[in-house]
Amino acid sequence: MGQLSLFDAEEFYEFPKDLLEYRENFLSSKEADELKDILLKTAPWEQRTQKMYDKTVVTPRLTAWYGGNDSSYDLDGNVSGTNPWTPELYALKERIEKEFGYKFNGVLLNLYRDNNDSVAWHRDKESRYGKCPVIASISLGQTRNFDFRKKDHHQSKYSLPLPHGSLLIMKGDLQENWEHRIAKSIIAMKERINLTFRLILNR
Ligand SMILES: O=C(O)CCC(=O)C(=O)O
Ligand SMILES: [Fe+2]
Repeated sequence: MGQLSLFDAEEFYEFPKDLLEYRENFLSSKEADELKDILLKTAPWEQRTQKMYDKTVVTPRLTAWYGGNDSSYDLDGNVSGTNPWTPELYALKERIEKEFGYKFNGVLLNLYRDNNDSVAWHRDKESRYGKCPVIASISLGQTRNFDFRKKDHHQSKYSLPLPHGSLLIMKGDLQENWEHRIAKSIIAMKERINLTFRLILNR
């Protein structure tokens, strides 16, 4: 009999695929091109600051929040201005809602300007999202890898590339057990926009 070990290095958790829904060509390349151009030109992109322990650091990407009066987004403890829905974003929200049967009342936009922009390991887990939030994520522009790792077992990982026009829905208890990120890259990259449609619960 082999030695008993509390931490068996060979054991990995398989990523539970029922926590995701994925549609590679949700938007046609023409629709995705047009939306990317409009958003690059017209979204009120801001670079926010973020508290990291006792330091304040600049977020390595640009963001913008759109939504109805029933959603107010408070990013990193700063009350953020909510931009009213534009016709394009509202139409996209309705299209996702109709096709998949979920409800959203706001969308967070991230702009990764190049390979040095990123979002660090995190979970979208806050009381204003409710218990098992559904988040619909549309990617435009540069394909970047979306990485997952198990919160309490970092060796268990899963990664998928998110190309132009793709839709990924995160659901179930994903935000409870798995963290996600967009890593920086040493390879030069063009810009990527990501839209995450969310449902903010009224307090
Ligand atoms: O850019 C992405 O694909 C994900 C962004 C993200 O995780 C977030 O905004 O919470
Ligand atoms: Fe996230």
